[in-house]
Amino acid sequence: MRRTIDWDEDAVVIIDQCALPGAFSTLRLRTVDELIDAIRRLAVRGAPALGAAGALGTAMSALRHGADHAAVEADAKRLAEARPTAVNLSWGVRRALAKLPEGGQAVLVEAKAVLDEDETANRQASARAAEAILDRCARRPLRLLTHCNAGRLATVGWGTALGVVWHLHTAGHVEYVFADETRPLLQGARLTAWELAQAGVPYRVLPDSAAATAMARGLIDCVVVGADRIAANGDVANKIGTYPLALAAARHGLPFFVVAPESTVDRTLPGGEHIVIEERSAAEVTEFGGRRVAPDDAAVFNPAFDVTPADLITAVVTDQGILPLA
Ligand SMILES: CSC[C@H]1O[C@H](OP(=O)(O)O)[C@H](O)[C@@H]1O
Repeated sequence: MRRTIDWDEDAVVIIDQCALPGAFSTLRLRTVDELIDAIRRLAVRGAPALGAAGALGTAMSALRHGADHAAVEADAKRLAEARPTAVNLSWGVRRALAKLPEGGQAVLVEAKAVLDEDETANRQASARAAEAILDRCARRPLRLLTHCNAGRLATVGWGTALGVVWHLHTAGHVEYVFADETRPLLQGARLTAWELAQAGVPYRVLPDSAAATAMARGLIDCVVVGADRIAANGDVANKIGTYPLALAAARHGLPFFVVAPESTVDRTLPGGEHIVIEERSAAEVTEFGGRRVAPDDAAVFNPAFDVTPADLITAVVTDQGILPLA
């Protein structure tokens, strides 16, 4: 299966996630500016995929600028700052940049290693989480709810929360997946639904605001989501709407699992209150399908992520293990 993001000759090649689900197409990005634009438009998105983008973009700059390390470092800074919340982006940049003294090819080799490691880490994390969910939930088959897109499209390959679904579905343990549409950019309706359909997993798309009612009606056994930055105490930044899901899951006594590669854990931050939350444009809220749906002068609150406190999370599962929560 094609990687979500990869290196080809002299360019970064991505699946164009803005075109899905209507069209499956790729974009060939030859400059750091083109890559930063694709990151900001969410043509490439998802914490692990952004880690790969940061590493590959740094390699692209190092190969172009050679001994002009100041130019490479300037590009690396712009890449790391393209989106602030997912720690993986700056992590990928730093990891590739560390090889700059050894030359551009060494930077590229390190960036490619980031890609190779990501799918392995996601398979390990999601397999561990699938076992933990089977241990925690007695009902078979399982009825899962997820938010946003934490599938292969959010990673180099396989996925995190949807990686759990692939493991459980293959073993015959999935009755269906409820996929939050995930306003305002609809990663759930557009991308998670597309991945589930491709995999032949029974699913239903729902408005984010219907998730608590699905739980109240006894339609859900477990919530499983991805993450963009995990603080040292287990607080988790993830797509806006995750925190209310955790509140509803707690109210209904449902397990709430977070799955991520270790590269998403940021131990420099003691708690979630220190995580920078990306604020995105008003147009994402006041427009829908290219049409205005709010008054011209409507003020908007559009944080792209929220923080779920560790005490609302059953387990944060990575490829390295299950994080001890506060
Ligand atoms: C497997 S990380 C996926 C994570 O990233 C998404 O954010 P965005 O679509 O803005 O890049 C969302 O928070 C997902 O849970």
